[in-house]
Amino acid sequence: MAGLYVITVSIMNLLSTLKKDIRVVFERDPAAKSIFEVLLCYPGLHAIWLYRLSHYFYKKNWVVIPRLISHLGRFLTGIEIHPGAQIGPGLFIDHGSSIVIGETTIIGKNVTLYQGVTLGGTGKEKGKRHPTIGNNVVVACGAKVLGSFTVGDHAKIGAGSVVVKPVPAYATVVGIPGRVILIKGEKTQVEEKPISPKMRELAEELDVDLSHDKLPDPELDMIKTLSHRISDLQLQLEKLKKELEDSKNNHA
Ligand SMILES: CC(C)(COP(=O)(O)OP(=O)(O)OC[C@H]1O[C@@H](n2cnc3c(N)ncnc32)[C@H](O)[C@@H]1OP(=O)(O)O)[C@@H](O)C(=O)NCCC(=O)NCCS
Ligand SMILES: CC(=O)OC[C@H](N)C(=O)O
Repeated sequence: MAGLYVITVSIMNLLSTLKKDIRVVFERDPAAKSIFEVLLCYPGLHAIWLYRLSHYFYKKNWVVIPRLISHLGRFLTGIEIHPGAQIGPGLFIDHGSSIVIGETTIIGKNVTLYQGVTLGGTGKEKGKRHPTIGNNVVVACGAKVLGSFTVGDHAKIGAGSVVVKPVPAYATVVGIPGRVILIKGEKTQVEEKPISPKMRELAEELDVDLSHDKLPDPELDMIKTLSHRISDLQLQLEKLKKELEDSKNNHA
């Protein structure tokens, strides 16, 4: 009797989780129109369901079966979620291809991930080496969050950014490396990008302004500087040519 009760409760819990997984698609994707469409055409949903199965076996200390399920999920959806990752309720993965979620990642409640996101390690850490993502975080398309730090609740990680440091709650982070530009929608003082002494020396020699308060474009800056330098050298050359001609004329 007790066994039947446990099974009934487990099935009810599972159904309620699956219902929530479907509900968040409608809540967060304006493109979602019908339940059949969502069930059939949302690889994020399929990947999360396969992850739940793989995580169940992972927790029982099985090794190959959970990895095989994860591998199947990756094959079908382009989304690789390690069975060991810990994922809270309400995760929404939109579009889904090229997503990797590492083994020691922890994801809070109501997180949204877009295509091309990596929640990965730096390759330099062992043990807990993947990020901890807080509640209600959005990680936009192509963003890479690398390392065992925490991304605070309600943070937004901008498209294409590479985040390698902890992110405070309510922060918006953009760029490479990722920098906090907003907290609760208010602009923050942008921290100066660390510049190596060698780079600073070279910049001083070439008269490059390194005090950018926006995302820097070092290649463009260097091209501009070199082009100024070439113009300077051309002028000097012209001057020397003229001096040489003058001195020739004087001697003649
Ligand atoms: C991260 C994001 C959610 C920012 O939201 P937000 O907190 O409301 O911030 P804002 O949109 O007000 O942008 C703030 C500033 O950052 C800049 N910015 C925003 N996203 C950026 C990014 N990915 N890279 C560089 N700069 C970015 C904005 O131009 C703006 O600059 P400004 O202050 O000079 O005008 C959003 O810009 C983003 O990246 N969305 C992509 C979502 C996605 O993945 N869509 C794909 C669906 S297929
Ligand atoms: C491509 C894209 O912007 O996707 C985001 C969301 N699915 C939408 O349709 O708005």
